[in-house]
Amino acid sequence: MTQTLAAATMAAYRRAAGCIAVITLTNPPVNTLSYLLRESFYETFRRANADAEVKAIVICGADGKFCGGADIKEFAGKFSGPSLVALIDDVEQSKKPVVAAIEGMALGGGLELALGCHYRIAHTKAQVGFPEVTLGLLPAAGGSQRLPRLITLTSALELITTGRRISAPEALKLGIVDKVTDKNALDMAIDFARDIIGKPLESRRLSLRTTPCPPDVESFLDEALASIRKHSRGAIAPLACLQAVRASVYSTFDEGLKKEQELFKMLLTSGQARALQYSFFAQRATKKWSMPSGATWKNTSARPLRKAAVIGLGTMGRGITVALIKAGIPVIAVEMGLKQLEAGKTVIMSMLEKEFKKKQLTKAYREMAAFTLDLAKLQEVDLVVEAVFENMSLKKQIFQQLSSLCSADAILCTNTSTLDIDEIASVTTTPHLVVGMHFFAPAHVMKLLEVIYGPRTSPTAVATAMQLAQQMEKVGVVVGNCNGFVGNRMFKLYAEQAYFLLEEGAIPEQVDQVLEDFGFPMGIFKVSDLSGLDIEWKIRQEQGLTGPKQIPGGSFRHRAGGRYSPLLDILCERGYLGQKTGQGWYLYEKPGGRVPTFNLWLHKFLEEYRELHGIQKHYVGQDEILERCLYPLINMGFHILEERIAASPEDIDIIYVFGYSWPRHWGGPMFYASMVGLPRVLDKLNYYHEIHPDIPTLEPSSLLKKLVANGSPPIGTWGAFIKEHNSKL
Ligand SMILES: CC/C=C\C=C\CC(=O)SCCNC(=O)CCNC(=O)[C@H](O)C(C)(C)COP(=O)(O)OP(=O)(O)OC[C@H]1O[C@@H](n2cnc3c(N)ncnc32)[C@H](O)[C@@H]1OP(=O)(O)O
Repeated sequence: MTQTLAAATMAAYRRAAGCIAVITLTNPPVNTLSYLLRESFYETFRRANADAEVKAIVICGADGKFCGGADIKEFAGKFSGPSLVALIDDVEQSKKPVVAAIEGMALGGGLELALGCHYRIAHTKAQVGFPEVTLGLLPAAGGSQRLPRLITLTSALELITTGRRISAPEALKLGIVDKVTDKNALDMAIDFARDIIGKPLESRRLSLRTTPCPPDVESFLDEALASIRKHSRGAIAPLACLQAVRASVYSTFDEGLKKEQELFKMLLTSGQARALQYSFFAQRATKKWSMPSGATWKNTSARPLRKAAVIGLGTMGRGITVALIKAGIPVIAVEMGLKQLEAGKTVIMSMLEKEFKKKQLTKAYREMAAFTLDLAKLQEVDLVVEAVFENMSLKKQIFQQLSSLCSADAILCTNTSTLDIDEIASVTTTPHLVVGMHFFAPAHVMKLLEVIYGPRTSPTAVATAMQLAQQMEKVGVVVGNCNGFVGNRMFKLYAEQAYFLLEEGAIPEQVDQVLEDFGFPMGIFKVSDLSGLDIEWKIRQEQGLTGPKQIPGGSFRHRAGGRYSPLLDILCERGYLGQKTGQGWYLYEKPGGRVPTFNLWLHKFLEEYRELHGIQKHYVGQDEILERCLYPLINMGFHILEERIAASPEDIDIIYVFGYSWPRHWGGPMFYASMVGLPRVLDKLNYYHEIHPDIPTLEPSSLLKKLVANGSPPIGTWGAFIKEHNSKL
């Protein structure tokens, strides 16, 4: 294996047009600048430079991809081989003109190499960028010093601190590339190289330039710092990127390089860089799904999808329709009543119109939606997504109808966030074709799709749902069937603890502040107000926790075998549903208002509530808020792993990063637990459980205890501590 890799990884050398040396970066699949490639490039470049017959050099990438940057896997080990900084310096100092022929992508170290070249020719479909910041790093092979010397400081700063990838035409506008072609970029680069032989190169060496600055550069940089602080949600890499770019303004190139290295080393050893790089690979690992039956992404084919249907045109159904159409799949959108159909149609068409403008989609996209009240029209579709209310009997009624109306091999999906997929499948004649697709609102924007299999779901149905996720540019994660699946089952405990904290003495502002300082874009109470408190209220009613269908037994503050907080129910009963009614956990200037302010009524109400129920108020500090909200959620993650509802901690983490805005620089809840240290999570859970024995979800899971007893092994090895089988899946 090593030999095959070694043979495939090289900077291949050939001659073109007599005097042009062509060096092809070859390291499949994306030509990363791994140790082997750097070694080979070092030799090959020297050879080209030394050959008197070679008058110019062109660097390109094999298989239509210039270069995906440094090999991220190498960041975890010790660096060896020639440094990229030195290689790029060799390129820039070469007396022969060097031209980069960029096809596919030039990212990170790949773009840094291209910036070391004297000219850059790109294919029109190529992308360039510095995604290092998204990996917790900065461009550290001179990129943070060369880019600001090449383009405006504003653009360089924006690209380096956000990691935004740009198209070749935009790169041309900014001045990053010299030419864009829709023909073969390599052929064009060879012709170009021939034309510039003998021309002076000094002005093309970026390290010799100074950074062009706006008039009041100091205030510009101060404002940039304030803005990055505000938007980075606690991530340190964007701030380090700014410092590096700042050095390009105030220091010589060599001093700037030193600063860049210093900052890079600091970032590389940070937990945030480890978390972000873990997240990069975790995201890709979700594509490699498996089921307990042994079916996997490798041995299962997806069905082709020519046409789909969406049933129910509420908020979710509308978003799903738009997401499908954006993915190029025509949709028949169905509602039960004319009024709802018309309302749904109006909103969907206007959403498509916006998408059409934003993404410059063709007009045909708007003609891909058909609207009907007639379920019989669904005969012709390959896949149906049901998106009606979260109500089991309604969903069963629809699936029964679908079973007789749709073709026998149509995939039947339910967009549910909590309900039992198998119970829904049980009313159909094709339970193997029933699969859960849990979209997140707004469904045409949010990246996550939980794909849920029941015990009778076929691998083909899962493969088709995963294929569809990819087609919609979403991150699909395959999970088993249980109440709330992975995301909501864990989230329930996070929310529950927040309510308990209010009962015990905290206020919403305090809880939200701690969660926002941790890196969530919004605290739990702001999120609850935004989505509407009645959403959770309805779920509680459906689960028999409150309302007319409340299961007998329990008491006001104890239900379903544990402590229960009725605070949310009380607010809903009074009509305080959040932003839409102008009052919830916070007060808003009017119904539909967006700016949360102090809610005096709630504060008085909480005092009275505590007094009425004899709750001893205590000071709730920041640590307690964070630990009480996060650790029970993490604990449930361990239960979920143990039950094999999620195949790996990576799957859970990706669900949280993409569906619940978990700060990516903390990796996800399971990675965060491994960073905090499993013994600490275990101790704290034990501690809080001792104080609150009536909250059973604080009791540490046996997997967590087992991992700690085994010395807290690295997250990648947790699978070895989980028993293989779960008879319910
Ligand atoms: C002193 C230090 C000097 C220099 C420092 C430089 C810093 C850097 O360069 S950091 C790296 C910057 N580059 C990136 O962040 C690019 C990351 N990759 C991507 O964005 C995408 O993979 C892509 C290149 C746009 C290709 O996308 P796609 O075609 O969709 O394929 P994927 O499924 O994403 O990837 C295929 C396969 O390749 C692996 N991979 C991709 N990039 C890297 C990488 N830079 N390092 C290591 N591995 C990489 C990816 O994990 C996939 O692997 P599988 O095993 O097939 O899942």
